[in-house]
Amino acid sequence: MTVPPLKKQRTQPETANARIYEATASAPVNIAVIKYWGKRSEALMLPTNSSLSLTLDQDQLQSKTTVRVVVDADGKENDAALWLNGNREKLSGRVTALLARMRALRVTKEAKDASIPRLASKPLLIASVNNFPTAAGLASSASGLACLAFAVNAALQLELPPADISALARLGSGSACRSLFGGFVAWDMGSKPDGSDSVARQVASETHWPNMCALILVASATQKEMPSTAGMQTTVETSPLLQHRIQAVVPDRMAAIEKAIAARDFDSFAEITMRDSNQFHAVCLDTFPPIFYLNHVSHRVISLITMYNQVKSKSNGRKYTVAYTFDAGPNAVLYLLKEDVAEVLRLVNSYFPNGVDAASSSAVDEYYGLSKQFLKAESKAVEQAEQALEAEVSKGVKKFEESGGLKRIIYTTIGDGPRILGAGNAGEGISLFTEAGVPK
Ligand SMILES: Nc1ncnc2c1ncn2[C@@H]1O[C@H](COP(=O)(O)OP(=O)(O)OP(=O)(O)O)[C@@H](O)[C@H]1O
Ligand SMILES: C[C@@](O)(CCOP(=O)(O)OP(=O)(O)O)CC(=O)O
Repeated sequence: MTVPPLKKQRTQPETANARIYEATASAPVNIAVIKYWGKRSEALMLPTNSSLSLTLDQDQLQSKTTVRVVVDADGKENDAALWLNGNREKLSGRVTALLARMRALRVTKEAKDASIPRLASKPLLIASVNNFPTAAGLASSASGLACLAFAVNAALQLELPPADISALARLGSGSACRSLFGGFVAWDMGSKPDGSDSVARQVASETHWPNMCALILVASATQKEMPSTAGMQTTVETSPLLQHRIQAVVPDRMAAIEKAIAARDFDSFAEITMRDSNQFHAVCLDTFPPIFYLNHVSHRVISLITMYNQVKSKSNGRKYTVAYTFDAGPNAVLYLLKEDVAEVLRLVNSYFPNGVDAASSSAVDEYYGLSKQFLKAESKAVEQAEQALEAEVSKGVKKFEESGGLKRIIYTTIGDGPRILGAGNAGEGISLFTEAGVPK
């Protein structure tokens, strides 16, 4: 790495407006309801099927990234350094390719306009933090790579529209292309060999379905054994079920779920979501050798939600009250409507003893986060109704024996796309670097 010695960095602005050389951005996580799993081109990062996700509120889960252009040093073409959660990381081939593409766009811009600063060949310092577990099946690569592309666009002053940044983010991680938009987002697989029609688009904004929200039941926050990239490649090579999914299942599901979202039809949305999660994990099992992302806690969550939906439908007349979906890990993401969160949370609590209620208030805060607001005492009538419901549910599903099956619960709503938090002078305010270029 030939990033220049940090102490030589200029502390005075090179121009009257030094803001141009650094940008800090935040970007949201997205959790798919129609899963992307498989590439038809690894070089161009093109998927074997379309997918659709919900963007989660970045005030809860986010990646935050500062990109600094070191203006007073000349670097080699690909000179860059990355710190992730405070640790220096080797740049992956994909991130290197992404940065090279973005620098090439700056080269073109500079060639057309002699008056703009020469930034294209300057080294880049990048610091990023995730406020949730990294590489644990909670879509950190999606928010992380979307945030990187968004911040580089600002730091290099490329002024690209979100759709173009999305296509660049895709080069870093496929699912990242969906995190460039808020609300409900489709990634159309496209059919052109050059990938120009494989693009993400907003299906509905974050305000479209205001009471839609998510409860994430964290069953494990440790790094998964089989990364998505390697896992899906083996699936493409070995699973006959994947071919059926690609050809006969996903196209209809994409159309149906877009319709369900447009009509705010939760029953259809929920059934498609659960079926697609099930099929994604079936495809993992059909991979040879098989890939297991769900564990015994995940299975128990599926049984609990299935039973709850059945019992609840007798009183509320809806086929489904909660939809579960699982990414490449054991953590459940439950999509549900706000008015149902309190009851579902108490049910989850009674099935998964957590041992924290009696403990210190900081342990309670850590376990429940924002979902704590739903735990307030209810009237006697509500309590009795919930007890009756729990008794019914317990006929079909056993309680989890040990405490600690779930590590944490995250409550969040649907949110907007990436934001620029600041483009200030080196080291100031929101920046993840000190003035001397050391990650804070
Ligand atoms: N903030 C970030 N900035 C840059 N790269 C990041 C960031 N966060 C995560 N990554 C990259 O993404 C990798 C994790 O991706 P991976 O697909 O294995 O897990 P995940 O995204 O958490 O889970 P999944 O995509 O299956 O839901 C990290 O090892 C790192 O290389
Ligand atoms: C299960 C998933 O979360 C898989 C995400 O895979 P990644 O986007 O992490 O994979 P790469 O493109 O190889 O970086 C489903 C989804 O988000 O659609």
